[in-house]
This record gives sequence, C-alpha cells and structure tokens, in this order.
Amino acid sequence: MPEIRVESVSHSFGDGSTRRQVLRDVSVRLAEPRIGIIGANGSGKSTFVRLLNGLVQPDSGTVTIDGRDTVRDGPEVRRRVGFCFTDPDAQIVMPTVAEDIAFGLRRRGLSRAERDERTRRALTAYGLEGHADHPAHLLSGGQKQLLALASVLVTEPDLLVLDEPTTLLDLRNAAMVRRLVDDLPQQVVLVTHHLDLLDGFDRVLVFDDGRIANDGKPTEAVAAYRELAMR
Ligand SMILES: Nc1ncnc2c1ncn2[C@@H]1O[C@H](COP(=O)(O)OP(=O)(O)OP(=O)(O)O)[C@@H](O)[C@H]1O
Repeated sequence: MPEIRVESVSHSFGDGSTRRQVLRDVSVRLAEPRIGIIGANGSGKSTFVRLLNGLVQPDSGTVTIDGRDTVRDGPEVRRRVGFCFTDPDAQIVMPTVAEDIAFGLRRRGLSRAERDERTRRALTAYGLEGHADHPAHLLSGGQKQLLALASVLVTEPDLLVLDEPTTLLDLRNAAMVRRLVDDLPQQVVLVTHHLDLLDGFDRVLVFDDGRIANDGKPTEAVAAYRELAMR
C-alpha cells in the first residue's frame, strides 16, 4: 500500500477577519488498505483528504505519498491518487458516459485500442454498458456516482480518495458502492457520515475542529465520535 505522510500540516481559508483555521498542526502516517474519516460538519475532513492529491496545499507542513510531495511533485501525485467528489456532477466533463470514462485515460500514453478496451471494461464493471452513448448529465444520481467512480478507477490509481461517495445514493446503490469499494485492490481513504460503511475498515480517524481527536479501529473511533457529538 502507498504510504501517506502528513507532517505538521496547518491550513486556513480566508484573510483578515474572515480567516478561519481549518487544519491545526495535523500529523499522521497512513499505510493501511482501508482508512475511514469521520467527524462533525466543518471539522476539516474534506480539507484533509483534499491535501492528499494536492487539491489543497498546506499553509505549513508537508504531505507526501510514497515520498512524493503533493506540492513539488503535483502531477505525479495526481496520477497516483484518484479523487471522487461528493457531487458527481462536479466531475462529469464529457458529453457521453463512455467519453467521460475515456477522458481520464488521455495523456497516459495508451493506444486507442487500449483506451477503448479499458473503457469497455469499466462500463461493464459499473453496470453502465447500456448507457455508453447516453448523455452523462441525464443519468440518475446513483448512476452518476458510479460513473464518477468508473472514470477515476479506469486510470488505475494506487490510492482512491472518496469524499462522501454515498450521500446521494439510495440503499441499493449505496450497497453497490460498498461492494465495489470492498473489492478494490487499491488503498482507499473514505470520508463519510454513513458510519456503517466503515465496518471492517482497518483504521478510522475522527476529526474535531481541525484536529485528529481519535485514531483507531472503527468501533473505538465511532464510539469516540459519538461521545464528542454528545458534548
Ligand atoms: N474553499 C474554501 N473557502 C473557504 N472556506 C472553506 C473552503 N473549503 C472549506 N472551507 C471551510 O472550512 C471548514 C471545514 O470544511 P471541510 O469541508 O473540510 O469540512 P468537513 O469536515 O468536510 O464538513 P462536512 O461534513 O460538512 O462535509 C468549513 O468551515 C468550511 O466552510
């Protein structure tokens, strides 16, 4: 598994009177296959995971993935770290479903035949083969979420970051995403408010006001989160 190293990272948004510190001197090393991130709204979870592919750059401190710095080695890190946003609409960039999946494969030095073959396999794996030539924006919310996952996974990242991937999904599609995630060979970092998704995870971090308040197995971390929420 890749080794994620976050060292003494702080981050703020805004300036002057609107300045808000969102991450406060966070340090952690993550090398487990399945890592969950939980915590209250606004506690810094999304900002933290956005550090992992350089979408957010730390004000101070460093983030490395297998020794590659997310700021200095940005393009290399982004090739290895796939990122799925909560809102799949934010990720759809091409008119049709098949084109959207194939988009991530451009500039990867693959032949046309290889790109087509990988796209075809991804369409089948995510139950989208019947929608290949359909307009991507007309898919249902759940299908868009699956498309977003397919478009990222087709690039075969070493680490997949999922920011609340089941928020828009019904129970059936949420269970499907859960199964897909379970079966992935890659390291996964998953932000969620759906705590049952974390059963069987190796490690769960609980964020509270920009800090890691707990770091442990799912049962322990969820209990700590519940306690924090009751305060
Ligand atoms: N681009 C931005 N510009 C300004 N403020 C931001 C930006 N992104 C996040 N914030 C602020 O940073 C704080 C932490 O946001 P973040 O999205 O990391 O929280 P979160 O724990 O993921 O919350 P949620 O559970 O609600 O998704 C919030 O107060 C948010 O308003």
